[in-house]
Amino acid sequence: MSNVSTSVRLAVATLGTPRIGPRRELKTALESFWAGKIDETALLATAAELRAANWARQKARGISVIPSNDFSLYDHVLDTSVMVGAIPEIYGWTGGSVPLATYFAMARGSEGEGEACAHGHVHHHHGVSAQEMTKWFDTNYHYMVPEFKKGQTFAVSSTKPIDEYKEAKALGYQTRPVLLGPVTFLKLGKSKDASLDALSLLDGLLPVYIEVLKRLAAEGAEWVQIDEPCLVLDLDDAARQALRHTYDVFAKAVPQIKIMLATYFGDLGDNRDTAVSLPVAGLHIDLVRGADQFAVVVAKAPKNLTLSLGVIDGRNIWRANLPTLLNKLEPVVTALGHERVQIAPSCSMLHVPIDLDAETALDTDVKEWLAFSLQKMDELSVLGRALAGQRDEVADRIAASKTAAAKRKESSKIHNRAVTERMSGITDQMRRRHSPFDVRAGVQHKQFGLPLFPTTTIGSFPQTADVRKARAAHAKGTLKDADYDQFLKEETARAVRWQEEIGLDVLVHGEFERNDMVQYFGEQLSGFAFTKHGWVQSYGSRYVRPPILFGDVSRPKPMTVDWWRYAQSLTKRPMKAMLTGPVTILNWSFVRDDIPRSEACRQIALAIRDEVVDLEKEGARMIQIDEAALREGLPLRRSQWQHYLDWAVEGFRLCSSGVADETQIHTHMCYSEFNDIIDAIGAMDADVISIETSRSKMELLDAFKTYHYPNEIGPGVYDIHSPRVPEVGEMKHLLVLARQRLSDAQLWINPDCGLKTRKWDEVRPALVNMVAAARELRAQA
Ligand SMILES: Nc1nc2c(c(=O)[nH]1)N[C@@H](CNc1ccc(C(=O)N[C@@H](CCC(=O)N[C@@H](CCC(=O)N[C@@H](CCC(=O)O)C(=O)O)C(=O)O)C(=O)O)cc1)CN2
Ligand code: MET
Ligand SMILES: [Zn+2]
Repeated sequence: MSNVSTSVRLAVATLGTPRIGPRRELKTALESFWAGKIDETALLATAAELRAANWARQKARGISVIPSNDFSLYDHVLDTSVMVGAIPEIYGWTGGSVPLATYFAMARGSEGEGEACAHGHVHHHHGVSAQEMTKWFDTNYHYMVPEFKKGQTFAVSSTKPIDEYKEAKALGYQTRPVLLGPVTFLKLGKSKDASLDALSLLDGLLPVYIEVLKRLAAEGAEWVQIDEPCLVLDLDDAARQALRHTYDVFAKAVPQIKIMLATYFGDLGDNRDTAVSLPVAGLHIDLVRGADQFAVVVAKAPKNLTLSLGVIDGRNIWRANLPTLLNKLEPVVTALGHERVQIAPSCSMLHVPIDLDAETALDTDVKEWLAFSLQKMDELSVLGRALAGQRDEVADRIAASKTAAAKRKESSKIHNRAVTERMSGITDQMRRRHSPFDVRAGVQHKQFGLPLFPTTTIGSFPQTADVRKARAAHAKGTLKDADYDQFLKEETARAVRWQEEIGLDVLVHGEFERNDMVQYFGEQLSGFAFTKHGWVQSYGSRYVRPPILFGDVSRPKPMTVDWWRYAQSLTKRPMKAMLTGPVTILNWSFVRDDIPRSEACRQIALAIRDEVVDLEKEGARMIQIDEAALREGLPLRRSQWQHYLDWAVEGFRLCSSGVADETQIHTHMCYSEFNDIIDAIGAMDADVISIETSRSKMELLDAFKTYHYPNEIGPGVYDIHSPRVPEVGEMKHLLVLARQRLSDAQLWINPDCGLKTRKWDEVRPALVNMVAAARELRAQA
């Protein structure tokens, strides 16, 4: 074999890379642009530099199939809406190429100006609101939801895919442009008109794609990657028919383009026969989440279909075990032939941090077990070379990978006897509050003496530039512990005083000491590692550094008790303690792949339970345990829901049931569509749940009404994602809608979510108005 090694090549692809830049250059440029500090030319120049650097890094690391159009200034779904001209009228676009101002108005809304009226309420001339945002499949990435209307027409309105293809070509790269597939695009969209079936728009949309594909071909593109991740979802026949129709049409209209149809985030399952029979040149399958489909897809694939094998995990940060992969891949590559195989990550690497080498403070053992996007490119390239007959030349890399896997398996850093013992000592009683809700509610109401419609907030107040600067200085060592502590205390005290002044009933401390609701806990729990530069895009210019869960979890000492005690000492009103729940910590971290998620969740639940019990001991009578990601972590396939919900609800109950009836447990969830999981929400048995409902005009409460949900609820009365300040009347109107669905005794009044991403100038008038709305409502009740 060794003498053929120079002639045989195996294609190695990335499917997509992180856009944000190794030092968050894109965030800096975007936020400077929005603040008016740099102009459009400077923003676009930074974007072009980031793309060029991305292409260069891939080439240098041996990637042969390099994507273009995987970059986005904000979001690739928004880019697609703009490409096809699906731009709602409110954005004032009248055709032609879409200006950047319109693009960002769709992404972020455009602000109106506020003024106070005679009653002290703040009124705003309405700007336009942003498009709705929701999570991308089961990731922590969020996209702008396309909006369609009846009679929606489409036209090529942006040449971004063509421009970026040409840009790469000018730099010497023959790229494979990436497009979001038309069927997935339509399925992700929504319409105000509930009777509109998005797929009915397909025939109007396909000509736009055909034009883009033709222009790409004219510029010299040979392959185009079209992403149809909807192929891993539960699809009906109409959707499968739409896929067949789409790719039949493309095959006829642009036979000169080879399409690599990319599926990811799971197994094709019952869509497999559809997928393998589409008239495309290549099919990409996820062999991490859908490892079991390997043999059957290979067996079913027609002879002329190129298979892109997604074997390197694009969603997690573990280093691959290369010899194991090679043993699995070699016979298949031999059987199919080298020309018919490409090696790739399971999905775009958008979901992992960029460069492990930038992490100089990581535990060296743990670091050896990890691979970020650049290290994954190295792995892909080693696999490609080994499979092309050059195994000898990469023997040392393969051996190192095997050694790292073996060391990780045996490491004493992963296993903790005490945790194993506690896990086996969990009893049913530990997952149940002492008394049923009505008994608890009676005790709690007597104790708190709150008015009807109590007002509160979700936890965080603005993370201002000052707060982040102080934290950065503290991390650098230029701000001493005591000074940082003093600074945070002042911020907290000011927030508490202000909440009292404007008349909120239940206060929060503001979460100023936290960098992020998940990372903050990850940093304090054993079993987690955390990064300095491991940023991953969550939406637009907002990024997260997911903690890395590598070992058994325990809580060395209380995490939030000091802050709660301090905040409560400043006021006589109830101060909610604020924690992040086990399911959310799990879903927003990079998690171990050596134990089931359910087990990791239980470990975290025990650690949070300890914190809850400590807070109660200290005197906290209201404890909020956020489970923002519980609904979001729902598996993509309905058949897997119940199993997930069982352990997720168990995790919540386990962490929240160690307290007396007097202690009121709150929880919070955002972006939550509850109809399908209302039983699980009920089973969590939180005394109070706050949810995001403002944009749905309280329709999300229908589920609670139908279910006769007995516990208390704070439906969000204003959208915190927008800078717009809601008026008293708007919130009162939403509350009228809420009262049609819930009893007055159940209702709390709060915003949709935490206020950390807002400015104080937006938060102050909004909460003043919210309290006014509550008072007016009480006067009428
Ligand atoms: N993990 C997670 N997932 C979530 C959410 C969430 O809150 N957390 N919310 C939902 C929406 N997603 C969101 C994701 C991120 C942010 C967010 O605000 N991110 C911040 C970063 C938060 C953070 O980690 N901040 C750090 C680091 C701040 C920083 O950039 N510091 C500068 C220096 C600061 C300065 O000098 O100005 C630096 O390190 O260079 C801190 O406060 O300590 C951002 O991108 O701006 C908001 C919502 C869904 N998923
Ligand atoms: C994404 S949910 C956020 C909950 C958290 N307590 C906050 O107020 O920020
Ligand atoms: Zn929230």
